Amino acid sequence: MKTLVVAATKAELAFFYQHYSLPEKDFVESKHFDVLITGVGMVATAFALGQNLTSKYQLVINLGIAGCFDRNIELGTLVNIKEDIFAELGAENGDEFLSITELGFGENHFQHRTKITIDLPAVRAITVNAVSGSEKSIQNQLKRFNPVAESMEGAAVFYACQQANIDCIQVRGLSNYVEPRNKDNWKIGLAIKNLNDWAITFIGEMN
Ligand SMILES: O=C(O)c1cccc(C(=O)CC[C@H]2O[C@@H](n3cnc4c(=O)[nH]cnc43)[C@H](O)[C@@H]2O)c1
Repeated sequence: MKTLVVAATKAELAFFYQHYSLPEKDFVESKHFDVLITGVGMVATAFALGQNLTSKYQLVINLGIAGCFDRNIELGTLVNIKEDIFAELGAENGDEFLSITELGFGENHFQHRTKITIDLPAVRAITVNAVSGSEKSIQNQLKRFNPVAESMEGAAVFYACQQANIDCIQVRGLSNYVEPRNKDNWKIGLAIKNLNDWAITFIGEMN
């Protein structure tokens, strides 16, 4: 049984590819693990997992950078996403938002599935199509979900793993605070380095 490592972009796994001398492809097979680069966003992620997630995998590890809602957490910090929510899935009703669950069409909350203890802060995240970048939408997300992190793929990975009945974890390096967009403030390099160091150790200890 194998592990599937999933990320949106190859850049987010740059040191991992280097460490294991992996070929620069979007789907890489190796002895103990495979790597799948899905593309950014939940649609690309769901499609790629729909094509590649099979019962030969016993664990999916979703890795990537993420935005952070909590200014008390330093950028570069790694978090273990234990719960992830499709924040935009539902219907607006004037100023009110009705989730897909409230509409009676399904679930918007998904959980990690694992018995492995991960020695990182366990937090709640939301998954969005559009990065939250106005005070209004940031306050709205905080009020509705009180999340610590925001990505564009996490809940889609949890959803696919629930559907396929495969264990999954999600670890994210916090690269930026969720704020009106200013990429000069992002610490992408630091978040990716910390994330890759963690992933290399984690995979090394598993095998
Ligand atoms: O500009 C770069 O050097 C660079 C290198 C690697 C990755 C990126 C990305 O922009 C990756 C997009 C990826 O990041 C997640 N992300 C990061 N911050 C946020 C956020 O504030 N809100 C939502 N998602 C965020 C997201 O999962 C994207 O897939 C750039």
